[in-house]
Amino acid sequence: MARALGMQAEDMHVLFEEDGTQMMRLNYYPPCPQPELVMGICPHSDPNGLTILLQVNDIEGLQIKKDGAWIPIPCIPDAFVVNIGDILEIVTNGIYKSIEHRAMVNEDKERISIATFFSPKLDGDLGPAPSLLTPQTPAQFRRIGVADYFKGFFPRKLVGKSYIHTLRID
Ligand SMILES: O=C(O)CCC(=O)C(=O)O
Ligand SMILES: [Fe+2]
Repeated sequence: MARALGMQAEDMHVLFEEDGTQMMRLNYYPPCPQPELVMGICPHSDPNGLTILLQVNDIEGLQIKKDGAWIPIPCIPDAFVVNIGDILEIVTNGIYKSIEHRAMVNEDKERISIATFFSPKLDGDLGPAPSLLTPQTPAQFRRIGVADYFKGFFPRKLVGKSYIHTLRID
């Protein structure tokens, strides 16, 4: 990814290579007789760098927002879904965009997904990669300590891409 963007590899290594953090979430969505009234997970972008997601039992439910419309992501057996999170949007200075997504529930079947989230180590800081910044492409996000970044995220409600907007330089 760093090579594709013309980024110095070091700017990516400091984020994920040593002592990065990995979190895992197991999502269980019970069946719901009125699925149109319920949201499994509200629209959000993941706050971390990269997400790898397994739709475990082949029940559809994940949707991504593309050009303002919700697009269902089909289940491909044993395939992972890889999502860009907010930290990669910040590090790539907005070149890669984190994806807004949500999960719906099924009328008569339970749904299970496992998400693994990769993030930088908590005692570092994050911001746009220095090697991507030029006078023509100035920083779009302010720098912040990784621990403070997550402290700011976790008390919030999941509302689309609202958190990353708080770090934007106008
Ligand atoms: O269940 C899914 O497909 C999505 C889960 C998700 O977005 C998350 O755990 O952050
Ligand atoms: Fe998510």
